[in-house]
Amino acid sequence: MPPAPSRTAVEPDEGPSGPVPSGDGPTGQEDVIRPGTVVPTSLEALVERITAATGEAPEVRGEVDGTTTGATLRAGEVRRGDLFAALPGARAHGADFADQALGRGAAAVLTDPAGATRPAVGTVPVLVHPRPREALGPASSRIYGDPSSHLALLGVTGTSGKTTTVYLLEAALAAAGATTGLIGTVETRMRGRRVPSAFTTPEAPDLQALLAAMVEQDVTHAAMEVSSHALAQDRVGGTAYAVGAFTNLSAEHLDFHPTMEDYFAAKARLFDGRAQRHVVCVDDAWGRHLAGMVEATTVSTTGEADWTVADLVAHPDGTQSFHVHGPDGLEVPVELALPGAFNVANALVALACGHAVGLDPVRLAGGLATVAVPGRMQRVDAGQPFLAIVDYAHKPAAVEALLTTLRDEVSGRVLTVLGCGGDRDREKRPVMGALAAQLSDLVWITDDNPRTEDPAAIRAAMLDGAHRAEGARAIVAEEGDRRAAIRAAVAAARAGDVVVVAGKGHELGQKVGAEVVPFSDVDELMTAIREDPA
Ligand SMILES: CC(=O)N[C@H]1[C@@H](OP(=O)(O)OP(=O)(O)OC[C@H]2O[C@@H](n3ccc(=O)[nH]c3=O)[C@H](O)[C@@H]2O)O[C@H](CO)[C@@H](O)[C@@H]1O[C@H](C)C(=O)N[C@@H](C)C(=O)N[C@H](CCC(=O)O)C(=O)O
Ligand SMILES: Nc1ncnc2c1ncn2[C@@H]1O[C@H](COP(=O)(O)OP(=O)(O)OP(=O)(O)O)[C@@H](O)[C@H]1O
Ligand SMILES: N[C@H](CCC[C@H](N)C(=O)O)C(=O)O
Ligand SMILES: [Mg+2]
Repeated sequence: MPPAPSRTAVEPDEGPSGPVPSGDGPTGQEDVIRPGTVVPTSLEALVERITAATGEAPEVRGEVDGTTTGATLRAGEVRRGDLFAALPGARAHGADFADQALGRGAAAVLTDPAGATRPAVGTVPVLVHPRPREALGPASSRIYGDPSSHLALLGVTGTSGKTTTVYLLEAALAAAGATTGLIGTVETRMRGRRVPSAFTTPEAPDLQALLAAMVEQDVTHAAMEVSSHALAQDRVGGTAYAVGAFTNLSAEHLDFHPTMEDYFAAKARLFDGRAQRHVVCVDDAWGRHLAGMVEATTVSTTGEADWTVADLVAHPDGTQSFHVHGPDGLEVPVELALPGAFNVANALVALACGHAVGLDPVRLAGGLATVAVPGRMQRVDAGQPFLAIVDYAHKPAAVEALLTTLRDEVSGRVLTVLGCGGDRDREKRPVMGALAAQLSDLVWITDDNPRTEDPAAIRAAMLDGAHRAEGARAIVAEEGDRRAAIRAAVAAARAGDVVVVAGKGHELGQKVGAEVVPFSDVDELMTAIREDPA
């Protein structure tokens, strides 16, 4: 029998314009991860769960004696018996697609009062809730048998380092004897299988389906990234965490969050009681603020905390050795295959998370020595006499951390290829341009994913920042064609330099308008080096 179509494998990233997975897998090889088994759930049980979780009973229109056998918020993916969550959005109202959902056999609709007025909606039972996104998480969890209560789920939030930390955590947990799962920007992994992700944190029904699949696969511990979008949009409602962890906070997504305080408040929702334990990196002021608000185990690479680092040695091959000092006099030697102080912080968070669920720190640390994270500080090596790196830095703090680390690592020059994505935070563009100009010797400002924006205007904003930057040292060139920019950087590289291609990391496509053009920074860099090894 062919495998059932997996609704977790493909999701629309850019909404109505079509499916555009944003987190293509690192290798291109895709497996099928079937959604976990649903527990047929009566509408009465859903009403009860939603009421308990949100403090507000949904108004039921129509018969309440139906049963749901699944849930989705995408009308085009409804299967017979599903609860269709018709959600209000920035671009559409899900209720506008109710005809399609009901035509595909939706058993009931969850929507808001505005959605309930759409004529098509009223032909099946309707649960009307003022905050249907808040209701959808608990409902989905109920439909999938509350999977997060059957494994230890460790959630990592923060502006930077989530993906890296969950990979480190996955490896550490496995080394300490756990059977692991992972959900994040790049992919979902369980039991040696992987599917590329469309979101960093899946929508609630997809998340619960994945967690249920993990439970069925006897996964004991799962590490997942929890984005601020997910927290703000209640994608993780109804999900119980054994541990919630915070890496750091810096300017990003200010198109979605009106202020830094609002952005922090979204991240802080992971620490509102849904996690049994908390791990907080207090290297930045936001982390210290959070640690003052909630009971937390703290980690720091620079100051006092429950978990700290000593005897750090950064090796020329990009690996690092250090000792971790933990609670109760714990001292653990660590070998880390990733460079940079920021990755030491990520490793500390991972170790403290594993320890928080009762695993042995020495065994946990044993898992860190070989972890490579797709598109994060990824070395591209074709025997060339200079270092070549692909990295996912696409926000100011990441660009700063990346270029500062590389500057320390090489004796030669820093050659940077960088762009900014379209339809995303515009404020970060001049800042990223300025940082590149300040911390590099040569910079090529190029295109990232322009999406629906004019790429020349995005480059202009970055160039403006680069030209105004105080103390800028770099020669800055504009080359919109990313392939040409990578080739130009490789052609300019001399022995001892580093060429860094930043912003797209593991991504396998470039989003231009509604199209996705196949593009891999790793492949392009490798090809350019092979053709011109210096
Ligand atoms: C800002 C944001 O996250 N928006 C997400 C949100 O959009 P929205 O609520 O405005 O919904 P909408 O597109 O107006 O559609 C309304 C409703 O109609 C439904 N619909 C819509 C069209 C259709 O044909 N059929 C259909 O049923 C949709 O499923 C939705 O429920 O819900 C939609 C449905 O799931 C998502 O596609 C959309 O993701 C957008 C495209 C996106 O790019 N999100 C990114 C920024 C994101 O979520 N990123 C974070 C983290 C980033 C990071 O880590 O840096 C992530 O977790 O991935
Ligand atoms: N702890 C950290 N502090 C600052 N910068 C970091 C840290 N960890 C990683 N980075 C930088 O940020 C980039 C993104 O890292 P990573 O993918 O691990 O973070 P993320 O939080 O998952 O990001 P995203 O939200 O974009 O998925 C890396 O490629 C690196 O340049
Ligand atoms: N999860 C991030 C990815 C950004 C990746 C970068 N390459 C871009 O397109 O801006 C976002 O949706 O903002
Ligand atoms: Mg990520």
